[in-house]
Amino acid sequence: MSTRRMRKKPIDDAKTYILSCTDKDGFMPRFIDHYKGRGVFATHPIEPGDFVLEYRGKLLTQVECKSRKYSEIESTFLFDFQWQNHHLCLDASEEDGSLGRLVNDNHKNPNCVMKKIIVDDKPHLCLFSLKKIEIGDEIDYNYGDSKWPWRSKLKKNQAPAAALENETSPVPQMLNDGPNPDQTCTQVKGLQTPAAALENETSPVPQMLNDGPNPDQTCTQVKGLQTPAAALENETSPVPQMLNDGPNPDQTCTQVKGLQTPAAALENETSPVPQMLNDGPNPDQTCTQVFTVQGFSLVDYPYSDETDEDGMENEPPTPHLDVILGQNDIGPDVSNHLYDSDETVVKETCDEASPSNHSNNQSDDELVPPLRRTKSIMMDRVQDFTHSLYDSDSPEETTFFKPERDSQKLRRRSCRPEVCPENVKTLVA
Ligand SMILES: C[S@@+](CC[C@H](N)C(=O)[O-])C[C@H]1O[C@@H](n2cnc3c(N)ncnc32)[C@H](O)[C@@H]1O
Repeated sequence: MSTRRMRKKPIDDAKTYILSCTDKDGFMPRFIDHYKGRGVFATHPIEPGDFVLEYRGKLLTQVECKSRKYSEIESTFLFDFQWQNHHLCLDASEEDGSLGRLVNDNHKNPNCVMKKIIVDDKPHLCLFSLKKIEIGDEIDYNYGDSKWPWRSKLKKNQAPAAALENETSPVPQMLNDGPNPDQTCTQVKGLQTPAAALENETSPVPQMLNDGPNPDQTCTQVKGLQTPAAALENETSPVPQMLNDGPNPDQTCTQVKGLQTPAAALENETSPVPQMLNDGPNPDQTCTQVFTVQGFSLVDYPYSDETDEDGMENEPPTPHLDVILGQNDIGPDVSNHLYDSDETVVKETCDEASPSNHSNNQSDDELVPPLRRTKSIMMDRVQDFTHSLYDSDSPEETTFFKPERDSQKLRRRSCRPEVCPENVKTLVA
């Protein structure tokens, strides 16, 4: 009799973490260099198709994004995507300790793909592995816009850090030695991001960043470290007092509304926006992920970590990862077996009623990214696992996820109080 343990379905795995607003074990943040900033590394092996991390943040409409000002750095943590013909934005600009927001871009050979997962009538962006990921590997995915500055051509005087990144593994030594509970526990928050370079290449950098990676710093639950934006805005306070505060679930899952990003303004000011998103808290917004910009790479993006082998500067913007799934430049095409739709719908099983009521009716055309050149991560097209989902390496254990489309008219709400604000309105009339 087989003693092999049944593997949890990735979609169920994702759902578990989405609902708990927590990150999965097996990953750790790590400062890589001053250009790339932090990254997320695997401390446990990851199988192809596995759920990896959610990109949690505040789910906003473009109108809301427009009403909020972001620094250059903050704007790099804004993740634009479409859902039900609405242009939405996941604002992960807050250093909330979540890991998904720290996952870096790899447009050539990413090991993960971002997928849109619908849980309890709310869209969530989750990373799933495209291939086997070993301990020490950096988690990455294709941001989708080929015009990201760090993809630009390297200069002759490439910075040492960037050069090192190109030639050697960015994986910290500790990762090569295997998982360390002390290291996996934490997340460095608020470190400066490369985007700062866009604002001011000579902007001050937190001392800790200039000193290079420090395991103690990286593996300590640190919050509120000054970001490049913060440095620029307030040079007299390099380290916020909150720095030593521990993780605060409330912050991670706290809802913030009214944010607005430059990207949103650029995208489509007249795009339809779910009413509920404009008018108040939305369960969907509560536990979504924000793309906070790190400040390390205060960078001179010409010192990119990626060479311009493919003439990126002269290429038109590439579609987001989801659009190019199936192409050869993203590694083994595991995706074809995993992703065959735009959304994965997971209905929450709690018995509370949801205020949202909608159907998933996005067409492929509607998911084509606008290919804007902004600092926001754009995910206008994200796939899902609607039709089939890898679940096990054993045929008899393989299951298929079937979205409960028939039950989407049910009005449910999350079990989590924080995502069930009373003033939530119906997303789709
Ligand atoms: C969502 S954040 C990712 C986490 C970020 N590295 C940090 O330390 O906060 C996106 C920012 O990370 C940096 N970044 C992401 N991928 C990169 C890459 N491949 N090379 C250099 N910088 C990258 C850029 O500054 C980008 O604006």
